[in-house]
Amino acid sequence: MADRGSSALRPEHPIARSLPHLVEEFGFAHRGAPVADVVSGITLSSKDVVPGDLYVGLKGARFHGASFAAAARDAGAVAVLTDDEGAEIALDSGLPIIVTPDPRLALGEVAAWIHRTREDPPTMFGVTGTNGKTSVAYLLEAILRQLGIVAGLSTTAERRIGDETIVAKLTTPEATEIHAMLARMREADVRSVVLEVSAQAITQHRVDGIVFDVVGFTNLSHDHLDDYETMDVYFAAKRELFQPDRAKRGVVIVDGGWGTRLVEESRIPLTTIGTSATAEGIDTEWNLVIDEETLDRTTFTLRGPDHRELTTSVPLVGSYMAANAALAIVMLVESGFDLDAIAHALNEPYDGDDRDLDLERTPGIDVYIPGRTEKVSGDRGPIVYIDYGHTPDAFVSALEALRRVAEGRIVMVFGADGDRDPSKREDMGAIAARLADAVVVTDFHPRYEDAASIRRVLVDAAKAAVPEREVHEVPDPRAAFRHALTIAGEGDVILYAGPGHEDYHEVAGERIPYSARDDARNALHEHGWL
Ligand SMILES: CC(=O)N[C@H]1[C@@H](OP(=O)(O)OP(=O)(O)OC[C@H]2O[C@@H](n3ccc(=O)[nH]c3=O)[C@H](O)[C@@H]2O)O[C@H](CO)[C@@H](O)[C@@H]1O[C@H](C)C(=O)N[C@@H](C)C(=O)N[C@H](CCC(=O)O)C(=O)O
Ligand SMILES: Nc1ncnc2c1ncn2[C@@H]1O[C@H](COP(=O)(O)OP(=O)(O)OP(=O)(O)O)[C@@H](O)[C@H]1O
Repeated sequence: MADRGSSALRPEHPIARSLPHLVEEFGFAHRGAPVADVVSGITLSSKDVVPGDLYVGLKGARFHGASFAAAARDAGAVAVLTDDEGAEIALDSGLPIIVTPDPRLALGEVAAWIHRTREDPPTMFGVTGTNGKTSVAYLLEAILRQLGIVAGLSTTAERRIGDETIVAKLTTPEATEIHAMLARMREADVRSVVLEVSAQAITQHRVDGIVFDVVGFTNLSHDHLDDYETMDVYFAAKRELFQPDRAKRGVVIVDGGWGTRLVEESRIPLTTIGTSATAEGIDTEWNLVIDEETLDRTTFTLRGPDHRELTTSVPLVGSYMAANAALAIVMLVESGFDLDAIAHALNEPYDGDDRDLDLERTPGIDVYIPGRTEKVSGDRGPIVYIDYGHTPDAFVSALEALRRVAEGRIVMVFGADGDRDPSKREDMGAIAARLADAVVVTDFHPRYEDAASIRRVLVDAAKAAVPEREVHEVPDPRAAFRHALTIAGEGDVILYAGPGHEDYHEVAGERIPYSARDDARNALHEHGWL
């Protein structure tokens, strides 16, 4: 797989457009040098400018982006788009300055215009919710592949077109990057695009300039209460995606709580899914029944209107992964795919992209989701999962799922993010103590916070919730995982929640290389278990 580092995906053959035409089209004011050039790209960071770009100088939390106008000019920017304050700052750069009171509000539409992404757009899928977005996005892409369709993918873990991939910085890219990525995807003849949409992305107008064909909602639970004052405000941010200016249709997993409220408050046509875990007693159009759960596969049946029915499986532990898969499948049905055609593609005896006949193949979705309850152990020793769960609700889902399939004890290794919503830490500690048999508290991206203080909250909460619980505190993540291996035996399960696919550990502004998946495999190897 080609890895182009962390630079954004851009079209390889951008088609330049007239800059004066852009100014006229959007009714922008302009200052400085005359606007008499063409524009072929748009970027928010002076560090990412390529020749021909319009550089957008946004006022940020730390800097006014306009102060980087000279750097953008040196990198080949043809003009600056900024606000009045930014225009004053950027004048010295000598570049034409295009002025609008709130450039962030204009960004999506301007990026869509420059990259012509409103013309003949692909089928656009958007996924939101607190937990499960990345998983649903990968599941959608996998099913589309099994249907013979190459999809573009944008998630927290990576952005991908076919087998070209880049590492993601944000869950949802800035609007400038999204439209460049869509233009690049069009060059690669991608006709379906799956985009993971965070609440912050909606609030910060990152998905402006897109009308999704189908949007999906997984769930809402405690997270990001540092960015949003209350759960109501957090919910309202997600709800925006389910309005006619942003999406044509939606699919919602209802739960009697936020999902149900979304159905009431959305103004687009919606389809609902109920799972036995979420929707007892609620009438839904689609219903999910779990047929079988094992340590590495979940089999389920999805029943819909007109007696439509599909039975298939996901190669992952957890009924919530079946719920994620159900959401992906119903989103595809809402986009026009026939349920029987999906069932056939998922369950037929063909293997891999070369479509070799394989009568031994287990029917189901062929998906690999990096770092989401990813099993890294082999046939011997403890069963080890590395997970990206970092919310109280994700802890509950993963631990309850593992309890249903584990024959031995469950040891949970985890920490909590520094500089991110501290109000969820006590719940995380308490849930781990209630649902696991032993817990090992370690460091997880302390950032600029005191790591020992974060651990103290988690340890205290765990001990307060279940005083007799075995609680260990091991600051270094490598040592913590090795400690877990000393208390877990053959047949026991270790759930290491937090790091997922990530390959760094963030301390005081520095990203120290660390992959929990690689390290866990090394540690299992040291024990002779791999
Ligand atoms: C807290 C927050 O939202 N920060 C966002 C904000 O950064 P900022 O205001 O600090 O920007 P700044 O450093 O003051 O710089 C101002 C401007 O100057 C530009 N600049 C800066 C330095 C330079 O050398 N050259 C240059 O051009 C910057 O690109 C920026 O446009 O503006 C930047 C782009 O303009 C964003 O990339 C950045 O998102 C940061 C990285 C972030 O972490 N955001 C989080 C809150 C977020 O969005 N998270 C969700 C996660 C949801 C989930 O999955 O759970 C997400 O979607 O990723
Ligand atoms: N449907 C679900 N319900 C509850 N928990 C889930 C669900 N799906 C996944 N999880 C848990 O949440 C973790 C994160 O999953 P995933 O990355 O798919 O969610 P996400 O919404 O993309 O998260 P983030 O916003 O942090 O990127 C998983 O590793 C798992 O522990």
